[in-house]
Amino acid sequence: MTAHIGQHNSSKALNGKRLVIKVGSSLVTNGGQGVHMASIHAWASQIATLTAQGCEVVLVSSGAIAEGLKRLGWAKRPKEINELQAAAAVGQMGLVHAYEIGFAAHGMTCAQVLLTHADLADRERYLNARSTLTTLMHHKVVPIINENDTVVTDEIRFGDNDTLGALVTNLVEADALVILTDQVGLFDSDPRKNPNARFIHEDTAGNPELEKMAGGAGSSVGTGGMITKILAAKRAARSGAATVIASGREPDVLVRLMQGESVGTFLKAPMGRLAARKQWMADHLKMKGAVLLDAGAAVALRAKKGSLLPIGVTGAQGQFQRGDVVACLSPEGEEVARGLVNYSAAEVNKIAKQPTSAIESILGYLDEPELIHRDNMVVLS
Ligand SMILES: Nc1ncnc2c1ncn2[C@@H]1O[C@H](COP(=O)(O)OP(=O)(O)O)[C@@H](O)[C@H]1O
Ligand SMILES: N[C@@H](CCC(=O)OP(=O)(O)O)C(=O)O
Repeated sequence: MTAHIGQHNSSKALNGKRLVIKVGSSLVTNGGQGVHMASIHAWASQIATLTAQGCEVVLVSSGAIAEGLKRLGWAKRPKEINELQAAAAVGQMGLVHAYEIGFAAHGMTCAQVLLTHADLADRERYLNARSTLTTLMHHKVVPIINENDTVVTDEIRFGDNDTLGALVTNLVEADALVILTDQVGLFDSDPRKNPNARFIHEDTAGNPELEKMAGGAGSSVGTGGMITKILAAKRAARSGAATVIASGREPDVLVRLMQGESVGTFLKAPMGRLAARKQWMADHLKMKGAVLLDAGAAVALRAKKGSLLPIGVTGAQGQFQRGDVVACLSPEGEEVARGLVNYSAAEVNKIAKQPTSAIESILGYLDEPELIHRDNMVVLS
């Protein structure tokens, strides 16, 4: 199925099938009381419905620290990072146990994925994480992501899972990021402090006015508050994804959203997926070299006919590693496309002109069947 988020306003409609859903600590642990099984069952049931309709879902779940504090009997959240890390290690067990039971009850399998900022900053690890997540989704397994709290130190912590949700949205190029929290959405000021706060139904991600409206966390359990959600929406929009901020307690919130109902705050992305991806590649990634296309591959890439395979390449130029951005040059030397390459320059020279089936026997291993996957490529001419 192609789902519709924001269909209530046809000019703002978003057609999508890949979703990243983030659930906050306060929701998951019912304000710090411990994993809230009823909520987990409700989300698992909705995600099972969406999956049956053809959607792909990644769940980013907070709550490890809050659940760990509960299990350890610590009434007060400690300040020391090692204590928080210990609590997270204890609580993460409770989270995955609950998700395992919740998803199994709806006939689904889930998987635990713990990530750090460094995993996504390093291009090779970025590609590996991406390929693991897409493989899980392909098998209809729901990845349950959290920050790897036990290994990160203060400086490299995402600090909040809203940011992690946005980075994962960019990573898997999701159509939308849905942030479920303990409020019905974004207000023009913190509704806990201002009873007259006005609800924001819709706006554009990245609008600086939104950042002025958002305050910090409202509970002792959550960490980021609304500001990290607004910034996450801005970040998610960089890969063209819209963001919805809604209440995780709203009955059938995910299913209703995907049917196009207006629930929560809808923050549309100012740029479409392709334009956003082109800009990201142009702005953020320095080209390290090139792969040389044969005439047939140049025609196929221009026609946007899939991924670049080794058989269409005559060799490599420059020094590059797996995960670097390279130009794809036509036999006339024109840049046809650029993308994140799955093999180093030395490897490309070995597997050039060969069928995919020969990669393993030539290199002794097979990282990916494609040289550049079409999802990691932008066609320029
Ligand atoms: N402008 C705003 N609109 C809505 N909520 C806001 C706003 N500013 C601050 N908040 C607070 O942000 C809280 C949600 O963030 P947080 O506690 O970090 O939750 P989560 O655990 O879901 O990430 C709300 O409970 C609310 O008190
Ligand atoms: N990794 C931490 C996430 C903390 C966090 O970002 O919480 P929240 O603001 O509720 O999304 C945990 O699981 O406790």
